[in-house]
Amino acid sequence: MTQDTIKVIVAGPRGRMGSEALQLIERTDHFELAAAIDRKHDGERIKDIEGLTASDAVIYTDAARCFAEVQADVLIDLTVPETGYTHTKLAIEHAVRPVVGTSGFTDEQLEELHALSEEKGIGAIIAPNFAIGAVLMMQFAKQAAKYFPTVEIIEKHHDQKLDAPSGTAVKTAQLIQEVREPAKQGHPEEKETHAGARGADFDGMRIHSVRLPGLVAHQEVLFGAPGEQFTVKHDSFNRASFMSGVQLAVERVMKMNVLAYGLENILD
Ligand SMILES: NC(=O)C1=CN([C@@H]2O[C@H](COP(=O)(O)OP(=O)(O)OC[C@H]3O[C@@H](n4cnc5c(N)ncnc54)[C@H](O)[C@@H]3O)[C@@H](O)[C@H]2O)C=CC1
Ligand SMILES: O=C(O)C1=N[C@H](C(=O)O)C[C@H](O)C1
Repeated sequence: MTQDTIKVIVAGPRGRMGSEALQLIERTDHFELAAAIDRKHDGERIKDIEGLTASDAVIYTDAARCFAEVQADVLIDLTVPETGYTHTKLAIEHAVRPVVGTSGFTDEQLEELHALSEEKGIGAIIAPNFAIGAVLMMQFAKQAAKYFPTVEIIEKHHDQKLDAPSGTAVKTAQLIQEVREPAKQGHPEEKETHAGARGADFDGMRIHSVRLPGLVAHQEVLFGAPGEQFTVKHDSFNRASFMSGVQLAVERVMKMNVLAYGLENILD
């Protein structure tokens, strides 16, 4: 049986993730690039930009105009937090289903987008991490936290990343929060002699963000108890690692009518 073609708009096509998403669309028979949203190159075609794919799709710098003029099923947004939020809202308002990888949305923004998608009956997926292994790492961390409530999260990324902590680290802490009572960790009287030494405080858990050239996306969740340590760890060595999750999200969002936050919500 042949699958219906899914027409996709990509926001951020020249980025590290956006260019990988263009390749995913090019090699997937039932995906078609409908348009792209970029900061530059208004009116040019994707195939005219060096290093991108051979698609004829037109680039828009005005997202509202893109959604008004282009007939599309799905938006893949891989940009920066404020822009990604605006694009997601616009997409839902135009009945285009967003698949969002952009990290750094606030809790208020997530709540607002959830309410909007519910009101319009338009499915959406916001996934802090599209790598299947990272989703498993987060789920195992949640499971472990039931038995090991003393937790430190260490996330490591390339030094071009804008947001800290990473979306994945925040989502991990939120999942752990579902099974762990808030509790301050470390010595009750500990003092930082250098600000930030103990990392970000999330319900008393600590999140540490490392930024170094050469890294892609890595996270360890360390659980400590007297006499033992349990660690859950995931590494993305390249951005192809995220693409099976992006493909799955584009396919699944077509059958959804409300926003899901986290890829775990659509995995079987
Ligand atoms: N959910 C996931 O699995 C993953 C999420 N990410 C997230 O995806 C986002 C993009 O990451 P990268 O590709 O590494 O960043 P990048 O910096 O390589 O790409 C971002 C792109 O957004 C574009 N952009 C910025 N403002 C724009 C605007 N107003 N309109 C249109 N395009 C605009 C930039 O020109 C750039 O090409 C980040 O938020 C990152 O945290 C990254 C990797 C995996
Ligand atoms: O910016 C990145 O690179 C990544 N961002 C996402 C995050 O903030 O968690 C996902 C992955 O870690 C790569």
